[in-house]
Amino acid sequence: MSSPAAGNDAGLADPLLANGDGTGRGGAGSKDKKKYWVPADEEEILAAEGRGGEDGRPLLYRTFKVKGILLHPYRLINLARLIVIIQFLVWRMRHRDTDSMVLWWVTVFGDFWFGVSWLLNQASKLNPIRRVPNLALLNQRFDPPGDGSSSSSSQLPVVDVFINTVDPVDEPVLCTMNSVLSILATDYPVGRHATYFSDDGGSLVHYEALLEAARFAAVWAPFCRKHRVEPRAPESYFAAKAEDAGPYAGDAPAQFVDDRRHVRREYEEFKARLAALFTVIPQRSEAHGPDSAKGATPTFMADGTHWPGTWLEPAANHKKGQHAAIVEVVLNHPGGEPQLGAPASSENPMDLSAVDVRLPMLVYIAREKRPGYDHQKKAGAMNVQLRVSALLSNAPFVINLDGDHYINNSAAFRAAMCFMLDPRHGEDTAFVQFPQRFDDVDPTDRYSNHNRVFFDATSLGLNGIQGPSYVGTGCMFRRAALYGADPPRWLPPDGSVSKQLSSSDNDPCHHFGNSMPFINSIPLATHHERPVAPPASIDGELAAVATCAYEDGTGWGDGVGWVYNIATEDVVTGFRIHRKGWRSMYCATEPDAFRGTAPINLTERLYQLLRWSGGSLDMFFSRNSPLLAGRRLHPLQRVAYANMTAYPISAAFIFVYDLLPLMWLSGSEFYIQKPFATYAAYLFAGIAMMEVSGMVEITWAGITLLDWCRNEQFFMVGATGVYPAAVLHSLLRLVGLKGLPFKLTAKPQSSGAAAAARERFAEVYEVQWAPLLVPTVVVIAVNVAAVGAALGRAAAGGWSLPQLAATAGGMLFNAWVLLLLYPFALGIMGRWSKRPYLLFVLLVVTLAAIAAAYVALLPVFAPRFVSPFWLGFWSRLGGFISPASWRI
Ligand SMILES: O=c1ccn([C@@H]2O[C@H](COP(=O)(O)OP(=O)(O)O[C@H]3O[C@H](CO)[C@@H](O)[C@H](O)[C@H]3O)[C@@H](O)[C@H]2O)c(=O)[nH]1
Ligand SMILES: [Mn+2]
Repeated sequence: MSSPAAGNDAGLADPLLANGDGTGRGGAGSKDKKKYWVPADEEEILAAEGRGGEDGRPLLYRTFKVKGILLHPYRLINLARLIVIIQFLVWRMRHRDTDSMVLWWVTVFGDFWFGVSWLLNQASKLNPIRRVPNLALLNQRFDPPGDGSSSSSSQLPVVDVFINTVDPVDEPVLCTMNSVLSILATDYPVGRHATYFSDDGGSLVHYEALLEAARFAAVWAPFCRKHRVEPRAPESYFAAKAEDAGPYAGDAPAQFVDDRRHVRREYEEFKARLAALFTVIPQRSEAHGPDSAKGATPTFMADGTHWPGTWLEPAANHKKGQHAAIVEVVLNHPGGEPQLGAPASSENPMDLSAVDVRLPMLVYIAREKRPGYDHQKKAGAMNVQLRVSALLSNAPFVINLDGDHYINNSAAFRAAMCFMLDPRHGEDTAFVQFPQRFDDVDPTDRYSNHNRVFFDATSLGLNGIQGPSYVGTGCMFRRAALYGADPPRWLPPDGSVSKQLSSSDNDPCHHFGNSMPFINSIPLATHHERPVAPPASIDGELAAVATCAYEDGTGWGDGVGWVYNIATEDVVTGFRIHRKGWRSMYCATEPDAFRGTAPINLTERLYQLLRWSGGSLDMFFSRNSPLLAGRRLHPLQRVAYANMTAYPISAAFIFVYDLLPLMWLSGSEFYIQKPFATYAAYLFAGIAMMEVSGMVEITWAGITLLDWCRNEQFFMVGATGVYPAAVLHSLLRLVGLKGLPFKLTAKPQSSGAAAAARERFAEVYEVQWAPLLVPTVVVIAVNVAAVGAALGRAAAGGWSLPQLAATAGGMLFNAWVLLLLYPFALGIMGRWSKRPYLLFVLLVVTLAAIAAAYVALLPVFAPRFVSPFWLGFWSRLGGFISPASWRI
């Protein structure tokens, strides 16, 4: 039965619709979340049925939209808000009555910008679409069950997996190897995927760790296949609580407990060997002694030869930033035929006689590093992976993972394939993006690491337009799209992607560099059917395409591959692909397809945010600006990219607003806008409508109120420090100064059992002072001081009743700002934040002190009670507003 409808129920198998509950396992809430979504593709299915029968290509995913009962009110409330905003701005323009014309203009401009940025943000969310891959149908069509473990009958396309790392200590090698193991054991035909491990540190530790991982994988992968365990990253698998594990899914329940015990022991030994690398390698090298010619102790490989990468003791050509290219095949291509393992024996207690024990191909790459070259960080590394893999396996699809992300759901590759092979938009789909999910985030997600609003609402909105943006990890690409091809739907009727790639230019070297084997591989990259068959004798070529000079004067980093010269290579690379008219698809699975680590320390998180916001702004002000894209970019997609790249600009205004809580202190004496009651009513209505819309949004997105609040809070935290810094940086860059560095995000230094032994989430409580924290501290101080001073003045009897009422209303704004900055305040309290009530005690004491000081100083600064202390102080200090306007 390959009729599309036949698989509707089977394929919709619960797993892939829900969002997850943050644990990565199907939570009780999953069912609930689904109830707001209804099928949106009945017509397509009927049409396909009409065409199809046995020969029709099956529809490999189903499409859902939000139920009318939520969608219509959602759109309506946003439309209403738009009308209110326009009315508000018109009203303000018509009522230019204020106590300060300068402030009036600043706030009119600010309100206008907030309106625009809200619109940019909202417009792309009005048609959320969820797509649910139909794995059953995919398997039926492309990977029918053979004789048990056989994968030779599979017609699933080949996939090249890229994984990146830099340093075995900063990015703990155990974590990276867990990612590698999760790939080696994933549920995809063994002969049909190959992994390319990029080591930007050129470190022997990584290479030998891979050898160890390959050795352990010989036990781990067959164990996973035999018992169908999940997840296939051993650290997470063994750390999972029994109640989180699903029912037993394998074929040999009787052997499971013994096998698991055996593999666990093997894993412990593997971990010990991994840890020992940090002592074995130095000891081995010491034993060989120094090299008289180089004056340093070389780092020796196990076979007694010099390691060509970086040495423990840096020497010329063997140090960070300066070493040769290394490409080593750690596990060779396994061939097409399954190979069953041995039955249980005294040496090998695990019976593998019915399990395919082959391992997929695994390749180690350390690209060449030379002083004087800009190596372009992660983007540069991935472009090298793209070329090396083209020579070895040249898969039509590529999936990329950060070293700290592992496959959490073995069906991930197949899920992505459902979108790539679907007859509807498959051919025009350039990439399938999975949400980023994280382990080890503190339970209340203080710094909004989970980014649920982005991943569960915004991304679904984009999914209803041209597709989600690329977020750097957990994304499957069509190789041809990375090479700069146009999507079939924009090709002339007689054109094909493959033809275009082979004939686009008379001089392919100009685009792709001058490796002929590589250039010859390009048109083949569109063939889905071709199995992996590594060509003979290309060793020299492998290293050649991994050199620095290879890209000189070519299109790499511009029209070809991942995009260069920007801190956020991800958004811009996805944008360049969308700009050509390709689509992308969003795929949220249950359990989560991939999981990774996130920075839970405030300062680290802010630096990450700085990289993202600074990179985004750089993109906005570059020739990759969404405003400059051609007509192939969907209009709403353009709006979405404008929002994604220009959002930090809002911060400039937010900063001003946050620093001017002072106006509330003057009671009836000072109004930015008169009549004040109408002004306040508009503001109130605007905020209220946004919150109502937000509540509808979290309902269809299936996220919690806390997720929503964290998102709002972290926007404010960013807006008071990071975003202004990003704006400043972008302005400097515009006048020719250097771009933002890619500062590696800190990784948790131990995981699993070791972490449990230490304090969990210890990094949350670490305070690392950095200039980036200062502006937000100032904003908090100003707001607290303003409230304190107002209280003092009220206590001293300086206000009439209506004035008091106005001030109290105004102080809601201060309270709002402080509430939004609450996670930040906790962050700078460090360990004290374990007792958040201390913060409130501190707040009350500070307010009382300021109030008292205000009362005491009042006669000095404002003898006639006409001007509040802070106002006078600021207007004198700042001097940017004419003192006369303050009516002193
Ligand atoms: O010179 C470099 C620098 C980084 N990386 C790798 O890049 C990845 C991401 O770096 P990380 O420090 O973990 O940054 P994050 O802030 O966690 O990364 C997020 O933001 C990046 C864009 O700023 C995206 O590329 C990532 O996919 C996304 O997870 C890691 O695997 C690194 O090993 C390299 O390979 N070479
Ligand atoms: Mn990371």
